Amino acid sequence: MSSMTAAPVVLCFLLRPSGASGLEGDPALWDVLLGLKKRGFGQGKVVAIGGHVEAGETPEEALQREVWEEVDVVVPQEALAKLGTVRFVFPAQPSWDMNSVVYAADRWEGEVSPSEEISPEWHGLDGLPFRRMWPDAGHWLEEALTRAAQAVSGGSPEPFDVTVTLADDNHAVAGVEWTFGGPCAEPFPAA
Ligand SMILES: Nc1[nH]c(=O)nc2c1ncn2[C@H]1C[C@H](O)[C@@H](COP(=O)(O)OP(=O)(O)OP(=O)(O)O)O1
Repeated sequence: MSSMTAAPVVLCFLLRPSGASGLEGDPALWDVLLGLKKRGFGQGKVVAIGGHVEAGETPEEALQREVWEEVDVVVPQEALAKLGTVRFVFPAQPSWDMNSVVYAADRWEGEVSPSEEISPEWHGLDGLPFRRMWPDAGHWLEEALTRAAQAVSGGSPEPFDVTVTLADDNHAVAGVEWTFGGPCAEPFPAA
């Protein structure tokens, strides 16, 4: 179950060609930008780029601000492909619940560089750093990135909605539930 009070969040997967050869749409053709979180929530873990949607922002505006604050590049709105939603549910700490809208893009302006919050890292989609991530990433990230690779290759992957329920230690995974092909609705009210 996702909570009505979950904080709205956006996640952005920036993809660049990996230099590998293969068929179009093959995830091995892409690297994704992740980041080592240097402070705050999730400190010390490798995470997706993104963060909270602030009052009065659209998800796309929040994404542009967060990507700029965290890794110093500007993603044009027209480059964004909306992929689906990830709901993080912390039954032992409901104030941490977050509903994320997930986007991908393969174009941006500027050079990726570190900030006080994030040390950026590129990883091949066939070599993701799961041991350094939230344990739940092993349950949803690969699927989401396969769809990200399809979207930036000109495909139209079915939207996904995954609910990740954390265990009572707020770290291990208690459950993961997927649905596909829904309307990719905003998981939170419009600004
Ligand atoms: N279980 C989980 N697994 C995961 O992979 N990412 C998670 C997660 N639970 C939360 N996140 C991500 C979603 C979101 O991008 C991020 C929230 O981090 P922050 O609170 O640092 O957000 P902000 O970047 O908005 O921070 P501030 O700018 O300090 O408000 O953590």
